[in-house]
Amino acid sequence: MSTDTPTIEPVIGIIGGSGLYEIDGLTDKEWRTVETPWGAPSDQLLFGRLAGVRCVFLPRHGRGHPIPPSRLNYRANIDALKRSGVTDILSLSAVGSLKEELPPGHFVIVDQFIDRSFAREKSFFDTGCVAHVSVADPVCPRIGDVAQTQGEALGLAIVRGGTYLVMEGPQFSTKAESALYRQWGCSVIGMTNMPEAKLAREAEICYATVAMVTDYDCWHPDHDSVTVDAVVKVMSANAANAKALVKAMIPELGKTRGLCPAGCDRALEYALITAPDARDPALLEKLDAVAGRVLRR
Ligand SMILES: CSC[C@H]1O[C@H](OP(=O)(O)O)[C@H](O)[C@@H]1O
Ligand SMILES: Nc1ncnc2[nH]cnc12
Repeated sequence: MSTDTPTIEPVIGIIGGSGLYEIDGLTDKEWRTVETPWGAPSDQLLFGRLAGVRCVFLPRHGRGHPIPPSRLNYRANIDALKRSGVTDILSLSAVGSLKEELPPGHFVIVDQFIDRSFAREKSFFDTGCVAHVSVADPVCPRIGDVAQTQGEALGLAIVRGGTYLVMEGPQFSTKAESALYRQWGCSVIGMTNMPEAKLAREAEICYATVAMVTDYDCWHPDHDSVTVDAVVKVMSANAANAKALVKAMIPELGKTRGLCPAGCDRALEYALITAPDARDPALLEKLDAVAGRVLRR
């Protein structure tokens, strides 16, 4: 058996959220349709290079934003990125702030989630192939390090750490809900990062979120309750900063490396519990891109 450390040439996936429908500086661009056994992803994927690094961009809600959070095909999105060779996902999201000290315009490198979504498919695994991955630490600290270093170098108002409350939506929260999430100690609120982060972990892709604060949700006595108009206005004003951050992060994330020290890329190593002879061949076929590494051996 070889004991060599694998050498990885990273391919960077960028999932662009509300107000971030393109990335700057991409060359050799090509929109491609990627089919998956889970159905269609949100849109075609934009393949290209930035500073020589292979990148794949996916607009989370599709170009023109036709798909609401509850109807996103999260499994298809992550599977499509995996079968496109993506090793690292940078997720960008507009969020409401649940803390006074995180005003609109701030960036938060999220490190925890509370998943209150309920109307979504949350796993690639199912009857016929059961797996339980750990999401105790749901994001990749290596990507967080790069976001922090590059964000600070750009002079952005960027904060390391924070809990993102995932609500189902599409309506924004009531004041009672917003107050409850504040009591829980959450930092920001949005509608999309779960099950996205859980599925990336099942697919053994390193994943981290940079959340861009657009509003104070509806709890702040001195600020109006969130509206789409307010979110779009703040995102437009901050889009150049977000794009500059992505552009600065990609050359760093794209450097040749070994396995992820946090183990995101080996999340399935001890996660499967269904005996080989009890596995459903049809499900195994669907799992080939995301779990083939452990299922084929
Ligand atoms: C347009 S406001 C609500 C919308 O914005 C966020 O989307 P994303 O995470 O894709 O930036 C939020 O989660 C909602 O989907
Ligand atoms: N206040 C908020 N609640 C949920 N999703 C959001 N996206 C941006 N702001 C939001």
